[in-house]
Amino acid sequence: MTMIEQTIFNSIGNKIITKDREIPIVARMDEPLILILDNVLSHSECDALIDLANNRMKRAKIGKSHIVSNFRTSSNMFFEESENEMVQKIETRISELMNIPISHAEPLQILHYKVGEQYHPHFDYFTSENVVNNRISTLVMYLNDVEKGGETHFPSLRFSVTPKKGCAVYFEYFYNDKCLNELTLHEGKPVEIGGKWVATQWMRRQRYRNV
Ligand SMILES: O=C(O)CCC(=O)C(=O)O
Ligand SMILES: [Fe+2]
Repeated sequence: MTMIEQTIFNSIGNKIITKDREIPIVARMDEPLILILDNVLSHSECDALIDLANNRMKRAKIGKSHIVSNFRTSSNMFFEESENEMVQKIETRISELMNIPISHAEPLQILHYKVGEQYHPHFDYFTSENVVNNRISTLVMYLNDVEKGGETHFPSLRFSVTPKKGCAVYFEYFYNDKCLNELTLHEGKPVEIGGKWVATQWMRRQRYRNV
């Protein structure tokens, strides 16, 4: 008999009901658990997040020398923790959805990809030894529709998610079986037409915020 490992995400039925929203599960893959979720953000929340982030975007820089890297060619920014009422409301919803206390949440990140920009294959967890308080789960929320390209692709699973405004992909990588975690390798494929905006929430194993 095959054993199914315990997951962080814990919901029965075809939707997740949070305090302020009903979130349908559109598709699901087990082991590693990957969920495609509809209606995580309203269209007006998507637009407002883009507006708030727009003049705070910085080209991705990696490492101590702050060399602009080709690994991730998009721009990004982080909101302050619960920086306004809307961000706070979204963070609360995400924490309910991901079944992890908000105190374990990293700041909400916004990423913007222009045509040709991409995020090469990576793990969201840190792979160096002796990492304390590693990441355990991810929610990538799509803030707009992308005309062509920009899929979130899981190369080891040969699985792609097409960005759709208000929808999200959830995955977790806190399995005892290291191979399952490694299957969550993913990338943001190059945007071919249009632009792509996403909001990413990473959760930590232990408390991360001072709240
Ligand atoms: O842009 C995407 O589709 C993926 C983003 C991502 O992998 C991340 O923010 O960690
Ligand atoms: Fe990622």
